[in-house]
Amino acid sequence: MNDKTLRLGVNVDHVATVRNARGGTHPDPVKAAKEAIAAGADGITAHLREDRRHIRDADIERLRAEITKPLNFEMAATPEMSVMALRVKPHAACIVPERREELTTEGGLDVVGLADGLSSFVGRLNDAGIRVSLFIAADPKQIEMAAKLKAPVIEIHTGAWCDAIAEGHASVADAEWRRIADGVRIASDLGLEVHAGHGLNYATAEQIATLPNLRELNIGHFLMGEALSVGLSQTIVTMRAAMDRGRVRAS
Ligand SMILES: CC(=O)[C@@H](O)[C@H](O)COP(=O)(O)O
Ligand SMILES: NCC(=O)COP(=O)(O)O
Repeated sequence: MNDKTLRLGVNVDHVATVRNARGGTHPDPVKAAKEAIAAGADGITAHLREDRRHIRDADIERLRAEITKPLNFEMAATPEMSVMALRVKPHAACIVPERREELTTEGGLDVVGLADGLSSFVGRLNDAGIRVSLFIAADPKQIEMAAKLKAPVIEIHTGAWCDAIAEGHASVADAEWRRIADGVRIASDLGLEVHAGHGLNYATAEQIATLPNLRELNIGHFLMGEALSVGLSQTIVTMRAAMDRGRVRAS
């Protein structure tokens, strides 16, 4: 891999959503993670929510023990999740905002407003050798604060852009796209490694892959939905091809 490589992180949360609908052990997010890796995923992402609506503690333990590619552990900035991260020691921890009543992660983490508490939180994870990422909006003030907090990585929340496209709001989508493109550039100039994710599909992944300073996309819900039609392996191969087309357009 060269330093311009765009990695694909596959989020397996919603395999666990289907499993939990009936209880039991099927389908298994760890099995899905292994299949995704065999098909070309560069890493696996899993979000242990406070309410354990999808991924559970045992899934994180098994992912850490059984997968052969880096685990990106998504977590809220709570004492409970800090203990879990420091015990399991994933390759990376992505700090995300969480509200129990939300359907999904609705916005970026307010690292400006939460800076005081986040400083020591990020420091403890950094000291443990875990690569910390902050899941934030593409807002210059948030990006600058992420750099001040000494997080080596940010992940830009792409949900508002993807929603605007899906809902046919072209002018909102254009404005969100410009915000993301500017945010990736600003963050990269500050020395941050830049990732992006939330709500991405084949078309939006291809477009965002044209931003040369992006290093990783984390994609879950769309992939698992597509997998119902064509299977997970084929879905990963098609997503990888979409990202590669974007990279070619960029060069
Ligand atoms: C933080 C994030 O973007 C992902 O974790 C994704 O949201 C999948 O989990 P949820 O759908 O539960 O938010
Ligand atoms: N951090 C974003 C992620 O892991 C996947 O989000 P989604 O594709 O499930 O919306």
